[in-house]
Amino acid sequence: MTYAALLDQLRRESPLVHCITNYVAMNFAANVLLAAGASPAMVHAPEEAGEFARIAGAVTINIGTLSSHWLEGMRAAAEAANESGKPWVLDPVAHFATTFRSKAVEELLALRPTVIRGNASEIMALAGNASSGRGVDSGDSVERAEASATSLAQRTRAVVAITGEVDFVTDGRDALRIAGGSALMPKVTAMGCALTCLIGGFVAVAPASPLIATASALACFGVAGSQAAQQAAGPGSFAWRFIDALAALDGNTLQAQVMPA
Ligand SMILES: Nc1ncnc2c1ncn2[C@@H]1O[C@H](COP(=O)(O)OP(=O)(O)OP(=O)(O)O)[C@@H](O)[C@H]1O
Ligand SMILES: Cc1ncsc1CCO
Ligand SMILES: [Mg+2]
Repeated sequence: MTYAALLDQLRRESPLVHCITNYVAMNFAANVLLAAGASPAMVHAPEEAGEFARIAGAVTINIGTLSSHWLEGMRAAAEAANESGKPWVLDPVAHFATTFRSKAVEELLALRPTVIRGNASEIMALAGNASSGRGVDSGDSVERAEASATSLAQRTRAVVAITGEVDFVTDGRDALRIAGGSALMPKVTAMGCALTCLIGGFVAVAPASPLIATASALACFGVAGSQAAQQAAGPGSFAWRFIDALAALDGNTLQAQVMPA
């Protein structure tokens, strides 16, 4: 299965991706999924999140703007995904910052996510190691967090992705690095959150290959990010150029971004 074939499949099948993401990311993430070829739905109410998860191809859960009410919706969606055999992706935004967040993430981890995606500080803290994260931004390098990702993947049996200058993804045994992107990406809010939603799109079409599916989403961001940066005057024009680049992405460019770690 090539990365190009997976992108083709995503565009052909346009999977319904049930996203529970934060208020900051909702609009951008939905546009990223549409540009890539998937069909996003932002649904978080506890009254309907479980029911919706059952009709989606995958669920993504991001705790960026958490409240008790939202957490109830997240629980319902993750449980329904598990019961109906759907993959789900966890984005533990700034989970180390408060007791409420860390307890919520502990609870969600117990529901066995298929993929966990975070920045280096988030993944180091999730593996129980010291990190220099402050709020939603990373204070650590991806390289420093790689061992944490491997131990977290082995403990949770999830695929774990760390994003940053060069991304790292592992299932606890095999590991890949994904190059590309741009230094403008951490200057645009919710880039990582949107990527988590796109991972949901890829695992929806390849639920049996979460490592390759996750690497495909990371490679899409790597290529579209490098292309958008070539013409961007700053973070504002980068953001819309990035959406355009994703929509025009040539699947044959993805393979060159990925190397074995
Ligand atoms: N310095 C960099 N150079 C190239 N690409 C980068 C750089 N920093 C981040 N990226 C890319 O930006 C995307 C988002 O990753 P990042 O680690 O910034 O997420 P995040 O911190 O969770 O973001 P957010 O919480 O704002 O959504 C990924 O595709 C990553 O590869
Ligand atoms: C800025 C911000 N605050 C909570 S979530 C979020 C989006 C980036 O993670
Ligand atoms: Mg983040």
